[in-house]
Amino acid sequence: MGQMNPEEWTQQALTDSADAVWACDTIEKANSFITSLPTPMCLPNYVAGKLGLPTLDATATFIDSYEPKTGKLLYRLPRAQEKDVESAIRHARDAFQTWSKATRNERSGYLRRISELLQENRELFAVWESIDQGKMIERARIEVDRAISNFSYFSTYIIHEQTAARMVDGVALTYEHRSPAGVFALISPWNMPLYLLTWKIAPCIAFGCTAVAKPSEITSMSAYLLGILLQKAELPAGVVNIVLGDGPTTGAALVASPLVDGVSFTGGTQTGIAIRRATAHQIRKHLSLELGGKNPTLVFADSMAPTTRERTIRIAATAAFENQGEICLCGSRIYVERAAYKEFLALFTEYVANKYVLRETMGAVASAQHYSKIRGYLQLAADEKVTFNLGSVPPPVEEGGTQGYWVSPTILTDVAPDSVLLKDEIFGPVVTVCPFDDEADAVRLANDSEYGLAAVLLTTDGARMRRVGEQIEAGLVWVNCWLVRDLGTPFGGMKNSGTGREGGEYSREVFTVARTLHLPAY
Ligand SMILES: NC(=O)C1=CN([C@@H]2O[C@H](COP(=O)(O)OP(=O)(O)OC[C@H]3O[C@@H](n4cnc5c(N)ncnc54)[C@H](O)[C@@H]3O)[C@@H](O)[C@H]2O)C=CC1
Ligand SMILES: O=C(O)/C=C/C=C(\O)C(=O)O
Repeated sequence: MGQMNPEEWTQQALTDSADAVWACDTIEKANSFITSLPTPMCLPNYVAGKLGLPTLDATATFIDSYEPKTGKLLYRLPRAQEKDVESAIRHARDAFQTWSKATRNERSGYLRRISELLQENRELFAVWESIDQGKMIERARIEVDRAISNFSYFSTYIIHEQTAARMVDGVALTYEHRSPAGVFALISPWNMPLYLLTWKIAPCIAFGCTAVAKPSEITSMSAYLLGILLQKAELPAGVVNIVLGDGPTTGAALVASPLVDGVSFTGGTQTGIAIRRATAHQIRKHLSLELGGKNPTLVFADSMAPTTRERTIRIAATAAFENQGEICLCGSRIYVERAAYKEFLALFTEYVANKYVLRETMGAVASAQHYSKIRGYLQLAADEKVTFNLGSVPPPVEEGGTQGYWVSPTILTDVAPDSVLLKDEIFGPVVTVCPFDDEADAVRLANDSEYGLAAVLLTTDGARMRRVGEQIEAGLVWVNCWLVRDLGTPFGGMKNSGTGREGGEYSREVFTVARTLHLPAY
């Protein structure tokens, strides 16, 4: 090392830590690696095919990221500044010149290779995702599988997609021609870090665009691992660049850049509004915003018949508590037909108490800040004299403490109709259960929200499934199921839950521009 200049040394250290991190394919190995470090590791950016720290001048600052299950400092990340973001965007622009002209077979081949490499390293990604986000390892494995599908799905989609040509009045042959829209800012949240990051990266590069991605500062580990994997896949330099940092500095610089042609964002509604504002004058910029939800689950009395009761309870509970309730699609407002209300509440509470046990089947919430947000709502529930059928107000915690961020599954009843507990997205393991009188009342309550992302409908009445399902103001309605996904169907929300849809041809809409050609027959 003595011969190296500081820059080379930094690169060497990053390569060493990449090798060491890549070797941790069990929780035990990862924990022993973390405790062996004299100082927390610092995650690098991935720009132009290289892992490296941004310019470390006097303005450089770092962000600390904590392990949710223990509260301990896990790693640091550099807060990429405007000049670092600009440099990544320029690399993405350069790469666009050739990537946008690559054949679909060439692009498809890279996506396939990435999905294969993810498959080979499934456990490694699941281990680090579980440590970094707080989720249980079983849940992390499901999410890595979905990341694999994101790449494999779009690798075949682009091979099979067809564009129809048609004759207009026998005079002109008309067809739609699609071109990649350019360089995209891909901004993802902390609840399903790899799953949602790859849900953006895969279609973006499949359709011939290039990317500057920014994962959440709370969970950047899997994005770092993905950078290493993209190197191993030999994806051409600059096609995907990953910059680390927070929203106000790094995210804002990325979104606002005039050299960025589109933004695909998943996260909170307030951030979505900030992104809309920041880009309002850039009409040409494609915006796809997938935002928050306060999703209703409607339980009709017929679904509580002896033959379907168990399924009804299980689906309502899974929709509420999967991933600690940290999924924008979680059903956090349950409404039950009055005739079945008491029975549902008793069975549901018993099921949740047995099924969701902290540290065994339910993980920690993602950060101290998020813990405090959830705690604030539970304190409010206590102040409003709401009934805690399960759970209680958790004690305060601080970053860097030794407790971790554990919130027990919480079931609230007797909530006043105008309470913010029924309006705000809490995004944690907290659900309200309220009665409804009839179908019209159920629809009214379900739609009484600024959000319109998802809904669950539990009924055995086939006519009602459609009658009610088609009246619900939500982009996704699941009937007697939850989180069933077909990656070709439109995914996104109504009202304040977002703008645009992604998935299959809907992703093509986001990442390409259309021109219509008319070729007259003379
Ligand atoms: N999947 C979802 O629907 C999610 C919803 N949320 C909701 O939002 C609430 C707030 O959580 P946050 O961590 O603050 O979410 P957030 O919306 O601020 O974070 C999502 C991503 O946006 C980035 N970001 C933040 N401000 C930005 C800006 N001005 N320009 C560009 N990028 C920016 C963040 O760095 C992160 O990568 C949560 O409590 C939850 O209710 C949060 C995360 C995911
Ligand atoms: O695409 C899915 O299957 C799930 C997406 C979940 C989110 O977008 C979210 O929680 O933000």
